[in-house]
Amino acid sequence: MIDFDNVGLRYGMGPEVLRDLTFEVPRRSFQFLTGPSGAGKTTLLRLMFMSLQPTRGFVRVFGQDITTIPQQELPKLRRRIGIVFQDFRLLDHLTTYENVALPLRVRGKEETSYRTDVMELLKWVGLGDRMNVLPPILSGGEKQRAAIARALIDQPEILLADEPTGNVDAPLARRLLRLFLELNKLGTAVIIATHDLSLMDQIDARRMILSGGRLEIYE
Ligand SMILES: Nc1ncnc2c1ncn2[C@@H]1O[C@H](COP(=O)(O)OP(=O)(O)OP(=O)(O)O)[C@@H](O)[C@H]1O
Repeated sequence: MIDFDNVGLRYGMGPEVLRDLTFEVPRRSFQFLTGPSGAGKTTLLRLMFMSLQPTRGFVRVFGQDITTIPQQELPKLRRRIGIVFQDFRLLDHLTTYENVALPLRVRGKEETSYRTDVMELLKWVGLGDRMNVLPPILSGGEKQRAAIARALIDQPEILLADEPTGNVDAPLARRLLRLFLELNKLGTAVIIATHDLSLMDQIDARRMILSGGRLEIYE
């Protein structure tokens, strides 16, 4: 699903942030990506989302070398990936409901076919009474949950989530973890970048640990 082959990444003339990364994210797998602040977790997710190119080595997503994918084909491939950014990236002029429904609208689906699903997912993440407000008046934790709902609503083949429980309390974090596990059961490969040890300790999942630019994987 995602393959890294001897990948190195540096920003500009800076030092190598990622070094000699060789690993695979198997189809339908579930893994945590962790490591100290500044270790390169966000950088690694950006490579997987094809918004950064490796400085050396090969990254293949859906079997395609990302350096050779024509620019105009990227949006179509990215639509197969759900992503939760650390800064959420909600559209401020759309309501919470409209933000979450956006991936379905972009796909050309009729609102009648998804309205109930969007509302149910919003209720599940505790935003049932925030559906019709604009993101600027949501709290950090509410924005985060809206961003998660948007990433999940279309059942992507891959979910990339950058600190998805960073702004919520422990019970809500557990609830969100359950949602990621449900999505994984439906067939999505899930990669969650997190510092949260108590979150990781709740399930026996693969751990990818970045440190000093290198990656170790514990199955
Ligand atoms: N656009 C950029 N230009 C230059 N350096 C960058 C850029 N983005 C990240 N870096 C550097 O790359 C390194 C890895 O950053 P990254 O954000 O990937 O780490 P992280 O593990 O996600 O950190 P955190 O846990 O704090 O979010 C850091 O040293 C950071 O300063």
